Order: sequence, then C-alpha cells, then structure tokens
Amino acid sequence: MSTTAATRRLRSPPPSIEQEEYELPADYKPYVPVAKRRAQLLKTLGTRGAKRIRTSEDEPSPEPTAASMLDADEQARELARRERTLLQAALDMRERKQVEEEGKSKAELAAVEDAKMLVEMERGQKKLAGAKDIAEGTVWTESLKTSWRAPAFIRAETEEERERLREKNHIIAEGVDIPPAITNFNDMKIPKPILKYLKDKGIKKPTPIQMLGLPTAFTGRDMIGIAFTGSGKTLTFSLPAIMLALEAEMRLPFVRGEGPVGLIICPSRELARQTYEGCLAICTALAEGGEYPQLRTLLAIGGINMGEQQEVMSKGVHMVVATPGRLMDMLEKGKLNADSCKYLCMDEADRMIDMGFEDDVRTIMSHFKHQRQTLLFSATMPRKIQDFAAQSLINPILVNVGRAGAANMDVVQEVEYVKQEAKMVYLLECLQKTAPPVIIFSDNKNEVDDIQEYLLLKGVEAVAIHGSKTQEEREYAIRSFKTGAKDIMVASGVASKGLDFNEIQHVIVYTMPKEIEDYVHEIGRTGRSGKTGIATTFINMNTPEQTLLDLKYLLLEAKQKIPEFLLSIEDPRLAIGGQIQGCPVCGGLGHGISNCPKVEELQRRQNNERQKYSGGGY
Ligand SMILES: Nc1ncnc2c1ncn2[C@@H]1O[C@H](COP(=O)(O)OP(=O)(O)OP(=O)(O)O)[C@@H](O)[C@H]1O
Repeated sequence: MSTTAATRRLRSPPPSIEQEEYELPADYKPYVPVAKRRAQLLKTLGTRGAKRIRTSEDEPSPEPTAASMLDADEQARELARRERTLLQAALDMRERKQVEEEGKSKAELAAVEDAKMLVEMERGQKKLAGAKDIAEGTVWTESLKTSWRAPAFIRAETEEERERLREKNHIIAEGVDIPPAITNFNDMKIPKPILKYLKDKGIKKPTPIQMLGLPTAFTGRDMIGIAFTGSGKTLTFSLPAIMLALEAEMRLPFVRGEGPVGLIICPSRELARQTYEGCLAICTALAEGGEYPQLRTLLAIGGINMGEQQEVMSKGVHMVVATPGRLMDMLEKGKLNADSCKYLCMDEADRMIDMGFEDDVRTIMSHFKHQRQTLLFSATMPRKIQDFAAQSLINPILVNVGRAGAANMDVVQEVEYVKQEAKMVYLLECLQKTAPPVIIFSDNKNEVDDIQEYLLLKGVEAVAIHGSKTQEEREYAIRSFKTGAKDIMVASGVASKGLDFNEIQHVIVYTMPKEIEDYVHEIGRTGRSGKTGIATTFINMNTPEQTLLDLKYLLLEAKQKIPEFLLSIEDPRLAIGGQIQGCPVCGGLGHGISNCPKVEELQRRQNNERQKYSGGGY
C-alpha cells in the first residue's frame, strides 16, 4: 500500500476490523453489489429518452446504509418491476396506437369499398321512368295541380308551428314546400260518408303517416312514404286516388273505355286484393251516402278471370289495383289504357324493385300520356332505393315516421334459442302463449308444408300459404284465416308483406329469414293499428351470425330484451373502429354492403339471368 496515497476510510468496515483504520488505494472503488448495479443500470436505461416525471426517487439519494444495502436486491427487483411496467406501458401504447391506426384505415378502407360497391350497383341502373320519356328526354318539373287546399286556418300556420307538430308526432319530412300536417280527418275535406265509414271502422284520428301523407298526396305532390308496419299506409295512398277519381267523375262522368285516373301497384296478388277490397268498401260507403256517384275499381292480378269484372270494364274504370305483370299485359294488349291516368302508387315499392319488377313498372309508366303524380310506400325502404326512386320523382316529399326498416314498437319481440330437432315439438308449447289467431313463418316451402301437416296431426286447425300453392289454395287459406274459420296460418314470406289480418295475437318466426327486412315485415303482422302483439323467433346454430347481429341491433333499437346468446355476438366493425350505419342496400344495422345478404341474392339472380341468356344451364 502506498503511503502517499490519499487515505480513505471504509465507512462500514467489516465487523472484524471495526476498530482499525485502513489505508485505501487512490483508485479504490467501493464495492457495489450486483443487484444494486443492475438496478442503477435499469434506472439509467429507463430514464434515457423518456420524458422524466419527477418522483421522490429523483431526490438526491442518501448515502447507502447497511440496511439499504441489505434491501438492495428487493429494491432492484421493485425497480425492475417498475421499469418493466413502464416499458410495457410504452409498448402497449405503441401497439394500441398501431392497432388504432391500422383499424382506422381498415374501417376507412371498408367504407371506401362499400361506397365503390354502391356506385357499381347503381351503374347502368336505368331511371324509373317511362321508356318514351327517357328516349325523348322529357323531364317534368312541376308537381301535379289539384284543387285540394288545406283549410285556411291551417295554411296560416307558421313554419315553426308546422315543424313543432311534425316533431311532436315523430314525423321527419324532407323536401321543398312541405305541406302542413293535419291532425284531424275532419279538417282534410274528406267527403262525409267516407268520414263516417272510417269512424265506424274505428279509424278516428290520423296516424302520423296519414297526418302528413294525406295532405301531401291531396295537393298533388310526389312522395316517398315510410312508416312502420301496421301504421295505416294503405289509407294514405288509397284515399287520394279516390278523391282524384271523385273529382274527375263529378266533373264529367266516365263512360265505357275511359279511365282509370288512379293506379295502385302491389307486389303480390294477395296484397292487391286486400287493397282493392279496401278501396271498394270506401267507394261503396261514398255512394251509399247518396250525394256522390259510384266509383268503380278494377282488380287486375294474375290467376283470376277478368271476365268477372266485365261489368266494371263496360262502364269505365276510375281506379285499378294491380300486380305489375297482369297490368302490363292488359296495357300492352289494349284491354286497358292509361291515357287519362294521373296517379301512380307503388305499395311495398322496395319489394317490387327487389323482385325485379322495375322493367314492368317502366313499361307501365310508358303508357301514361300526361304528367302524373307518383308515390312510393313501404315500411322498409333502404337508402339506395329511396335515392333511386327520388331521381324519378318531381320535387318529392319524403315522409318518414321512424327509421326505414325499424320494427314496430308495439310488437314485443321474444327471441328463443331452440335446437333444430326440437323446433317442431316446442312449437306446440309456444302456441300456448296466446289465443289464436297466430301466424307461423318459414321461408322454406317444404318446411311450411311440414309444419302444417304436423299441426293438423296434432288436431290444430291450420292452413298454409306459399308461392307453389295454386291461386285457389292461396285464396282459400287467406279467406278461412281472415274469417276465423282457421286458427293458425303457416306462411312463407309471400304472406308477410302488407297483409292485414284481424288482430293477430302472436307471430312465430319458425325460421329466421336471412334478410332482416323480411323479419320486420313478418313480425309486423301483429301489433297493428296501435294494438300490442307478440313475436317469438326461433334461432339456433343454423342461423347465420350476420343475421343474428342484424337482429341484435334491431332489438336494441326497439328497446327489447336481448337474450345472452345474442349479447355475446360482437360486431367486427367495432373492433376496427368502424361506425354502425344501416346498410344502404337492405337497411340492416349489423353489416355493410360488402356482406349484405340481399346483395348476394341480387348477384345470384343476375348470374342466373346471365346464364339463361347465354344459353347456359340445362
Ligand atoms: N288512423 C287509423 N286509426 C286506427 N286504425 C287505422 C288507422 N288507419 C288505418 N288503420 C287500420 O290499421 C290497420 C293497418 O293498416 P295498413 O294495412 O294500412 O298498415 P300498413 O302501414 O300498410 O302496414 P304494412 O307495412 O304491414 O303494409 C288496418 O286494419 C287499418 O284499417
């Protein structure tokens, strides 16, 4: 040991040499245990490049004491733990950010893809107008003129008052110069015998779609009317046609070969017949009042003998209620003309377009010789069809009560998990929930037949209706169910759109349809005109997850109870930061266009068509 070297004292000398002084070499470095060294190293690493947060640890460290030296290992472990947490947090954050960024772009990409698909679908889609008008480039810019005016005291209302009234009744209206909503039939200038007829039927106060829809249609405006199932859309488009016909007849009575003034087109024969019967009843009541002439309505649907309606044809027709095919046929063959027709309404318009009736409708439109008023109605009109239709209308008003495609809030929706093999037996138990009448839906014709057969075997009075039944069978089923002769109707989707049966207590959706719009129409056979109804839906492993997600959102929207198994279904769009928007093609809330079942169906149909025309298939 060098004597010249600065002497140093061990602060904590080994116990054995406690009393003695040691001379320490000048380059002497005190011993630091491994754990402490590691801790110091970690501390340096942890603070490097990181934004420093002042903690008590930043205070100058006291000289290490024996105790602290003994705790060094523990401290090092703690520090390491803390460092790890910090590092982990930083890593987690970076990872999260990356996921978020990726997710965002994934969601954006998905939105771009959807928009592209929508454009692609719209490409080449011809305007919904008569071929002649398209060819000649005729564009009508003025709405049809009618003599109907709202009463002066209603016309005097301010725009704010009108808006408040619409808001109060949950009516959303779009368009220029929106007519005033009227909350009382008496103020709508409807002939007294019709008012009496409505009152006798329990129709005393207009529903929201009628409050604005009737004045809009009476003033000659084109319109798109969307309101939930069972909310009185039929009267909203039938009454204006009757009033227009009445005005024309009173000006100059119709004779053979003249008319119609109004045309109502429906996607199914059953629906056309029901609408026809409604018009017939109003016209009869009108004539029976004694002050007004008898208006004549013609039913033009496939499968019926038109000879039976010769009487109507021979006197001139005021209105025609039809399915597109039969109507087109009659116009083309000159059995009917639309020369003086001013009013065209498409009920369940979205369905009509989905079913491929677009071309028929264009052909029908090309028979119009004059400007017309066009109206489209449905409970489920997705944005794509609204936009498409709006292009063909003149200065239209969109009257919307609730979201297009939303379920009727008067329907209590119960969704039950029932294994495929247990469905039939459980059905019997389920039928005990309410008294008849009950409708059971399945989209599969064979299943409809099987269910009916099973119920008949069990002694339940059931009828069945689907697309492969003959016209007589279909009519018999509807008649016997409507009159109460049969308790249960087993039906495929054909009976779901627009049919209004008396006070259905319970709808059982035996097999959930792929398209949520169909489900909305099916459960909408109950809970009509303000009454409450129950819908029970069976789902199981065979129900596609996509459909279940649509269903989950629909239940949430309608504030219904969501069963556990539906709650657990996650929306993949949420994981990538996407937004929940209704699919513009079908209105379903659980998916976008890229996985829309309706798009798939449309593509399948197009492929079949292509194959047919290219001579493919056998
Ligand atoms: N203002 C009203 N008050 C009470 N009942 C009404 C009123 N208007 C119509 N109704 C009755 O409500 C029932 C359902 O009406 P409608 O068939 O027109 O519904 P909808 O909206 O066309 O339904 P869907 O979308 O299923 O076709 C009918 O029995 C009809 O007579």
